[in-house]
Amino acid sequence: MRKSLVAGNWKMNGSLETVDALAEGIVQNQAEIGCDVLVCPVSVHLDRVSRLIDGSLVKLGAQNCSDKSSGAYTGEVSAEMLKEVGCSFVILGHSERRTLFSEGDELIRNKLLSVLDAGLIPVLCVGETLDEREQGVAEAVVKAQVLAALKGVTKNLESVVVAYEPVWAIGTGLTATPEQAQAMHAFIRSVLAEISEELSLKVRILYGGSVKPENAREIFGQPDIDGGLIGGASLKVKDFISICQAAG
Ligand SMILES: O=C[C@H](O)COP(=O)(O)O
Repeated sequence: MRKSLVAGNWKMNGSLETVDALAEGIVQNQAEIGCDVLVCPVSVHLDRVSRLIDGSLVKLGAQNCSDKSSGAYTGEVSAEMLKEVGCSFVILGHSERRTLFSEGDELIRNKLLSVLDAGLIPVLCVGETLDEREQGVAEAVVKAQVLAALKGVTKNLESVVVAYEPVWAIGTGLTATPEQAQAMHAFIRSVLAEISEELSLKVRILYGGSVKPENAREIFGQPDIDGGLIGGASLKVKDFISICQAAG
């Protein structure tokens, strides 16, 4: 049985003041959350949020990490460093990293290996653009992204979380219908089954893209959707808690 997970990707938002209020608000309402919950602030806020959520049920994740372990890599942060400040998850391959920062499949795979080596859990983001969906190649694109990242990976593979985020639904207000999302999630599970049947049953697959309190319950009600990766709506305590309740 897979336990639902709701992850808040705070992206490059917030100040020390608003991040404190957000973290404290989520912790104060944790009794109402019936699923695993994760918050992912910017790296400069990680240590602070780690202290604020210490002792609570809320887990900490980073939005990115280096594929390198240490050395002359100005501006980079390693998986071990993230672990040291309390992270247990790392988002990898988000479409904003793929498109705005030119991250390709090979780099994402190397990052994934570093994250797994450090004993952290990668949240591997995959998803097609609107153009790719309209051309009928959405499944092929998503399959290639999943297999490129997981190819040859054996260590801690079952801990990996996959987040399906159709690029056209991110921050746009457009959401995949529950049926569209379910179909892609079932497809991703079939791709995982090509690696191992057992793996496909264990891996949690989250949906991301304009999830809100109003649509969360129907999306999370689909059999292959194990929770969500939430952007905009994770920045408001009330909305985020309500989305977590929908998953629990
Ligand atoms: O990582 C989160 C996703 O990009 C979804 O963002 P959104 O909920 O603002 O559409």
